[in-house]
Amino acid sequence: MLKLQNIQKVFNEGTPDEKVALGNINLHLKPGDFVTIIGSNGAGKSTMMNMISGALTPDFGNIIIANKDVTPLPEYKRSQYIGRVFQDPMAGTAPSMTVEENLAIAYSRNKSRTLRFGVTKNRRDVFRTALERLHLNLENRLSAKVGLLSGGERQALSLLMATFTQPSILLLDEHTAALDPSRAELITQLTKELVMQDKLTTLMVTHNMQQALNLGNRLIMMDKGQIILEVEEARKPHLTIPDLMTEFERIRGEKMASDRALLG
Ligand SMILES: Nc1ncnc2c1ncn2[C@@H]1O[C@H](COP(=O)(O)OP(=O)(O)OP(=O)(O)O)[C@@H](O)[C@H]1O
Repeated sequence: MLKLQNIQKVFNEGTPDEKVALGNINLHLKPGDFVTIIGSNGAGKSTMMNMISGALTPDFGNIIIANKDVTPLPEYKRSQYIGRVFQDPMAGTAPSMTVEENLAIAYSRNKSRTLRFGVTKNRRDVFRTALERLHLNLENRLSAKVGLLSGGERQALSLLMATFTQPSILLLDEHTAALDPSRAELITQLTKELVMQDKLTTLMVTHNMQQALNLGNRLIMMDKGQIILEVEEARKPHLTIPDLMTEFERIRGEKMASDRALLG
């Protein structure tokens, strides 16, 4: 479903500020894979997500989504294949618009490919049914302005909007990091439910190692622009945080330095 082939990205090449953000990244996600990504600060996680979404172009390499080479496609053209939720609950929704209007935008992004409103079910019914999946009673608040929702409600709506049209790839970019622990837990649970029920192929960046272990069927660890560890489906359920620390030390020959990763 997603193939990253020899992806490289260097910022400020040929200057004293030159930075190899992604070395030579290769990654293959099968349909329905849910891969969690951990890594130290500056490891290249956001650069990789931006490369997949089309916000950044690789210097070298190819990005294949659903058997289509999307490397030359700009971000707006790739959005039909991709749903994305950012860390900031404000980023995924339009605050001055209502819940219904926001969902209509999400719907129109991809109407050619998936959802079609049947003759018997009107658009509002479809939105209500979708919102019921969040268990937040938003189905009865279709006319509420999104700016008035709590951070957790907004992030839940962002998640629903990103998954509404069954994207080929779902990108979750530390999407629970800005929430308090109870709301983060709510969004984590919703993520699990929506991804599993819809069998979405998903990549999730998190600084929270426990969350990376709890969610998904595969895990990758990045450091200094490289994928340094890939944990496959059979091994992941047995892995612990100390295992991850030991693996990092074994591969890199030094202790992992990210306190955020440990404390998350
Ligand atoms: N636009 C840019 N210009 C120059 N350097 C950049 C740019 N974007 C990222 N970098 C550098 O590339 C490297 C990878 O950054 P990236 O943001 O992908 O890391 P990350 O793993 O997401 O880190 P964090 O967990 O701290 O968000 C870092 O050294 C960063 O400073």
